[in-house]
Amino acid sequence: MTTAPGEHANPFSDPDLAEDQREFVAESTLSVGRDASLTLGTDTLIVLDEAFARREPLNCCGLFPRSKTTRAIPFFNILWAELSDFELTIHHAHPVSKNIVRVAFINYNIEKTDRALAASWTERLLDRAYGASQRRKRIKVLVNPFGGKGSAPKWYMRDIEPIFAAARCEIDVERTQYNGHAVEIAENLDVNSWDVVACCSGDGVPHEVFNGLGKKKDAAQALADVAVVQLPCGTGNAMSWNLNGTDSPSLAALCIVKGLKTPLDLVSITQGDRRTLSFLSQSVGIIAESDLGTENLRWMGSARFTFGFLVRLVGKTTYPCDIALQLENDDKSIIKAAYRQERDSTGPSPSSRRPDPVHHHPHQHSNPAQPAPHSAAGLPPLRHGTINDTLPSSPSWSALSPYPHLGNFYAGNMSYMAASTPIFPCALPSDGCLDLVTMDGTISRLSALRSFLAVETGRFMDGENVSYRKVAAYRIVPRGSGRPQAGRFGRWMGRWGVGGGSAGGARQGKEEGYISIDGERVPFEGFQAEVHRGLGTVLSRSGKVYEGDMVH
Ligand SMILES: Nc1ncnc2c1ncn2[C@@H]1O[C@H](COP(=O)(O)OP(=O)(O)OP(=O)(O)O)[C@@H](O)[C@H]1O
Repeated sequence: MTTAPGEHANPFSDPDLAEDQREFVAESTLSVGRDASLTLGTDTLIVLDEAFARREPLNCCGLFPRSKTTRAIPFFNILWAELSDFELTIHHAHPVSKNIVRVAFINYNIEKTDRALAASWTERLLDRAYGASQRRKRIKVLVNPFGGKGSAPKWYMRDIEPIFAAARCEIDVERTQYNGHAVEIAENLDVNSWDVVACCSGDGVPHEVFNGLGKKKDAAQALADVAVVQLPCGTGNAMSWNLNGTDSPSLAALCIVKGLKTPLDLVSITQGDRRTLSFLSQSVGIIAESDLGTENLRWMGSARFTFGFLVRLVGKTTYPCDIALQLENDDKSIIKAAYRQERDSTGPSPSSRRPDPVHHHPHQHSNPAQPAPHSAAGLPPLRHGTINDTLPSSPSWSALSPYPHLGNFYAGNMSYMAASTPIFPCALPSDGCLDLVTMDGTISRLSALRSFLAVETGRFMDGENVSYRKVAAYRIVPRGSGRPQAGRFGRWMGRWGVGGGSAGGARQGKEEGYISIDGERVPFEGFQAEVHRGLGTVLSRSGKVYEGDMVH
């Protein structure tokens, strides 16, 4: 580089770089009319517009002063941008309160001479707005008419559909007519016609959709091709909390529009001669009872679960069982380290991480749930047999061991089980493992209560009385009649009809315990669970971890 005499060469300025920057600014900014411009910023679209600032006082000429207004619209909120003959229209999700977004738009005339420029700029905007997320998703919507105490259809029309429409999604809406209807709809779904099945419901309908897809002849392919998502319209909206970080229908709709395809472990549950798929959780003991065994306390609303839980906790209720595990890790600090590594990684895009036979996760000693190759037809074969087979003799399985004082058996595939309830903070969508929490029912009431209170902070797993393990498969068989054993207080509470164990006669004529699979009650008898790594597909914000990270 030569410098003319008298010129001050700036040793830090690189003319090539300056030229690059000029080009970058020219490419990022689109002038729209004389007084406005649209600029692609780092994470936002910057709208600079000259407008009459009507709130300002009139100037000395009796006119409103002209001033520039600047707005930043996050790319995440941009739903669509379209250039017609002479007009550019950008639809976006505009926050009207902390938990509600509504469709809004801006539009500008484009000079004929600027049209080519505007076309390439619009494409760049859509690139930034969608990133790796698929545009114009084809969404089969299932609305549970009873979801949200009957409000789901209204919420769909008001909060969700306008967002899908503005994002140019292809939509077909169907109401579920009866229990199990979503299983049939999913089983008969033409998977080539839809990218997403969106359930305006609680967690029950997505459970049915996974199972319906699982009944197809080409189940594994269908489960890989179609993403199952929840638009939170039920009482239990755990799926949306984990994947969208919200239970707001309009925010969740935006998250679905922008969601990244993410493989999700699914769990085969064999019980009796049935095989079902679980996507969320399995529980035996205090959680299942507190959830399912407190129907008589519905008048309490959401406090019902907490109350039922505390009664059993104070009552020191135990649920004697025999348990065998295919254990992957039982060291909490290693489990946390592996979680952090996955969270902080900048690995390949999620869709390229669908399981293959050579993929290993760092926290697994061995190769746990040997990734099942997607068989051409039906679900992957069971590697460990069913509950009716003899227990696998592989050294990776522990023997069926007695847990005479079991108070809580809770296996989770996702982190949050409800709002502010990250029971399984280290759960990962497709690590091939369930996170398993077990607690004795005989621990002191104070430490049990401390554990309970630590849930919201994510520190529950740290409690010394809480066992937190990664397992790839397990078998659990309730002992004897399955009647929970209540302590003295539990028996006393039982007499008042608020649970705490059957010994006091709380459940006359129905001496059964509770087992919950994804929040649905199943018979109180032994079952076996086996994880299929990344068998299912969901849409998530991050593409790799659940929302509401609580691991420090
Ligand atoms: N039209 C219908 N009539 C009766 N049951 C239905 C209908 N549509 C769906 N269901 C059933 O409702 C159940 C609950 O589903 P959903 O996922 O909406 O909510 P949930 O959070 O599990 O429960 P809640 O009803 O308390 O919100 C599912 O088992 C589903 O089969």
